[in-house]
Amino acid sequence: MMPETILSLSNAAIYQRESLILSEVNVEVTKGEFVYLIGKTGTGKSSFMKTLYGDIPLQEGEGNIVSFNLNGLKEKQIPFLRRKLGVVFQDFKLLNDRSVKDNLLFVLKATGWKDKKAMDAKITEVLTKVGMQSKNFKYPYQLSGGEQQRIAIARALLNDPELILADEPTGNLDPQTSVEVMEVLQEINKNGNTILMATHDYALLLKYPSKTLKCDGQKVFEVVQKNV
Ligand SMILES: Nc1ncnc2c1ncn2[C@@H]1O[C@H](COP(=O)(O)OP(=O)(O)OP(=O)(O)O)[C@@H](O)[C@H]1O
Repeated sequence: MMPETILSLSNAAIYQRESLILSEVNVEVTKGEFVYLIGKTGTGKSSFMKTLYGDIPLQEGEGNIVSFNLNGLKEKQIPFLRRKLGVVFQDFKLLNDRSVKDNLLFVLKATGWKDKKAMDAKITEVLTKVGMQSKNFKYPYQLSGGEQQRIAIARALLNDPELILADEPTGNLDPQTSVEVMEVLQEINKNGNTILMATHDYALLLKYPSKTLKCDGQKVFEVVQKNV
């Protein structure tokens, strides 16, 4: 059986307003892959990710992600697209005025969950996956950067996403903590989650080799590790 395609872009061009950032982009990600997106600062990694989660419209070429067509994606479809994606950012984006548990409850309620027992069970499940079940009642500011990122990963897992998009998830973390967060992402990938991770952390690439796409000269290439 052919592996299921989770993301495909063909002949895509990615713009920030009128400026062309990437062109002739041909990318395919299949179920279960762990894919890096690398490239020097300003080469378009974030623009690429934003296009995938509907923050930048795809104006040229074809794009499909988790069964959504990125061409002509309507504003009102975006929340439904994001529900099938787990997005993780460099700066965690947790709500500081509520506990870990309430951060996760907030997302579940916002995405239509109603059953209290089911919500509690889901929260326990995702916190266990990232090794943070005991930090349920902590506030984000009481946690280290690495712990906050693990909570953000747990949050990304709440709706069983078909694809996790992580944009520089270790960008604010020291090398040791980056490895700890990466271990969590590796574990989640081993359990079947597909992950696309933008990074400029070459140490992680060397330690955890995987399929790698590189933004360079307004193009996206697949690179073999020795040329990274
Ligand atoms: N909101 C915006 N409006 C116009 N141009 C933008 C905007 N955001 C980014 N750009 C430009 O798009 C190009 C690509 O930026 P992008 O943030 O995608 O790169 P990046 O590879 O993610 O960089 P970094 O590693 O620094 O995050 C840059 O030249 C940047 O100046």
